[in-house]
Amino acid sequence: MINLLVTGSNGQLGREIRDLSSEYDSFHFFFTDIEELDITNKTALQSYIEGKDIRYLINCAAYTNVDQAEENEDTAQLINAVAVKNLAELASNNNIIPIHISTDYVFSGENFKPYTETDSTNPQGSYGRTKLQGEELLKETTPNHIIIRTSWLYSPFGKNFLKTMIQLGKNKTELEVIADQIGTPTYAYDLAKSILKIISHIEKDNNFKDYGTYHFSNEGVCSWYDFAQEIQLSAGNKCKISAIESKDFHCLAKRPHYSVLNKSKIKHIFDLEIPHWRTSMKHCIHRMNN
Ligand SMILES: NC(=O)C1=CN([C@@H]2O[C@H](COP(=O)(O)OP(=O)(O)OC[C@H]3O[C@@H](n4cnc5c(N)ncnc54)[C@H](OP(=O)(O)O)[C@@H]3O)[C@@H](O)[C@H]2O)C=CC1
Ligand SMILES: Cc1cn([C@H]2C[C@H](O)[C@@H](COP(=O)(O)OP(=O)(O)O[C@H]3O[C@@H](C)C(=O)[C@@H](O)[C@H]3O)O2)c(=O)[nH]c1=O
Repeated sequence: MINLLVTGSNGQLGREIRDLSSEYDSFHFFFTDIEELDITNKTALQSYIEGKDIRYLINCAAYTNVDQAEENEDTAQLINAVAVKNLAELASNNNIIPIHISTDYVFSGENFKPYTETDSTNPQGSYGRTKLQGEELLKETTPNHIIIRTSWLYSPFGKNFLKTMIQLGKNKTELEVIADQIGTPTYAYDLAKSILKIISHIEKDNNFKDYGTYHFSNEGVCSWYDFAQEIQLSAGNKCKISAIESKDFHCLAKRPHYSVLNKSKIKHIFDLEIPHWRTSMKHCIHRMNN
């Protein structure tokens, strides 16, 4: 049996891993969220794992409110960076492989082609800055790690753009949505499946050496405006979507204009097949309706 600790498991990604866990007979999961295990508490982390022989730690815990992070950078930094250092030390001292999730918002958005793992980072806001610090602390603390940067995550759980759009679309006749931010939506279910496949791959390969940073999203490219339109269509809402520019939408945090991720590395190393974002979006809405 391989023991896995999942932190932040009441969030979008954690809930999807929970739902898939019964399909993995050889994995034993310890699902935790802040009430059971606060990742900012170093002592609690060490005592939680005592006697559990944890082999992998999937960190789904994060401070994910992008706008609020502008006003609460200290809290965002504590959860997205300082606590990641705690997890990295825990992993390093206990022979645990950490699988940590990061974001497309570590990039400036000035690229004109999909970002690779080696492209320079330059976050535009507090959330991206603290997530980048977390990546750096993990890298310098434990070499045997996997960092997966993903983008525009949604699921039937928690708070996300897809659920916001379905809700607003039911009650409004028109919505204005930004068309000059380009990226790729990621269905948390597809990411969760891939994470579990990556762990299975590492377990099978006695000589696994490909630790490091990877990019994952669904296939395809769109703007928030395109995504919103497809969501309304698939959800059967009649709401009209109008395209606006970022400068005309009031919010606290600056977001990248372009944050498409190049997924060649993760697909090649772990032999992953990734669905197109439209296919996955329909799967998610279907699940929500049933
Ligand atoms: N959401 C997105 O669009 C994207 C997310 N990501 C990254 O993917 C990962 C998963 O995101 P997602 O599932 O959306 O996140 P969510 O915000 O849905 O879930 C995060 C979970 O972590 C919990 N948490 C917060 N602080 C702590 C703590 N100190 N100790 C333990 N748990 C804590 C939260 O609890 P509570 O709700 O009580 O705060 C919540 O249950 C994160 O690393 C995120 O940065 C990357 C790209 C896009
Ligand atoms: C609700 C709404 C949002 N928008 C815009 C604002 C923003 O630029 C974009 C997305 O808004 P949201 O606030 O839902 O998403 P945001 O918080 O920017 O989502 C980000 O979350 C973090 C955690 C990540 O890591 C990123 O990958 C990304 O998914 O849509 C509109 O244009 N019209 C609207 O009615």
